[in-house]
Amino acid sequence: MAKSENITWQTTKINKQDRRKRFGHKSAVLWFTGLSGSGKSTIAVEVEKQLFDRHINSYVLDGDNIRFGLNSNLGFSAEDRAENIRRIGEVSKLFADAGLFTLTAFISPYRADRDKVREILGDGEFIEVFVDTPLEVCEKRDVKHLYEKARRGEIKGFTGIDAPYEAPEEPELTIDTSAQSLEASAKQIIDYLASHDYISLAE
Ligand SMILES: Nc1ncnc2c1ncn2[C@@H]1O[C@H](COP(=O)(O)OS(=O)(=O)O)[C@@H](OP(=O)(O)O)[C@H]1O
Ligand SMILES: Nc1ncnc2c1ncn2[C@@H]1O[C@H](COP(=O)(O)OP(=O)(O)O)[C@@H](O)[C@H]1O
Repeated sequence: MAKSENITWQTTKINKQDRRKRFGHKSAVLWFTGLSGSGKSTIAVEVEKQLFDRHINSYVLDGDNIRFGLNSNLGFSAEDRAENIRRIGEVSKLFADAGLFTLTAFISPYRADRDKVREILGDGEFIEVFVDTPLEVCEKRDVKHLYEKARRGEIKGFTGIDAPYEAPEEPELTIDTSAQSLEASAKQIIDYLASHDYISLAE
């Protein structure tokens, strides 16, 4: 609900369809969700590079990075995570309007928060990618030594340890990085975009 009163939506001369026509591809958000260390960022960064190389406009929004700036006032309570995801949903909607593919890499552990983003983006513009790497594997990787700290009780409310992760029920794509290579995951996503007419792979 908007807090401000007396505001009016300003229309522009160029719309999303105009931009898509100019760029030669559709726009949408690839919403990666999964545990810390599951592979969200690694895959998002690889797919962004492959799209860029094909002259497809795209941009990665990464949980850690966004928490340095736009969302630096948010922590990891359920309420703060909800606000984190809400803001990223709104930013992704703007980017979709701008004609880009946004690749978001946020744990986004609550189903209701993700479903709200699906709702605000609308039909076909929210592609949920469940990075379903088992907790044991993520914990073994422990890239940032955060699981170690969480197990020692030095971090409270760590997803998968003492805070919940609610798996998607009907994600558009599921990836298990303990069972498939980075190349296979990137190909799976690019093939999905091509087969659903978001992009064309023809040179
Ligand atoms: N308590 C707790 N729980 C989970 N994660 C934590 C926590 N504290 C810090 N971190 C680090 O923050 C990254 C997750 O931030 P997100 O913005 O993606 O989280 S969320 O979507 O709001 O749940 C996450 O990064 P990724 O490993 O990239 O997922 C962690 O590095
Ligand atoms: N098949 C794979 N796909 C993606 N990442 C992998 C794979 N195998 C190992 N990894 C490693 O797992 C880690 C995943 O970390 P990261 O991408 O930061 O996860 P997240 O963003 O979900 O926290 C990286 O160190 C990456 O090199």
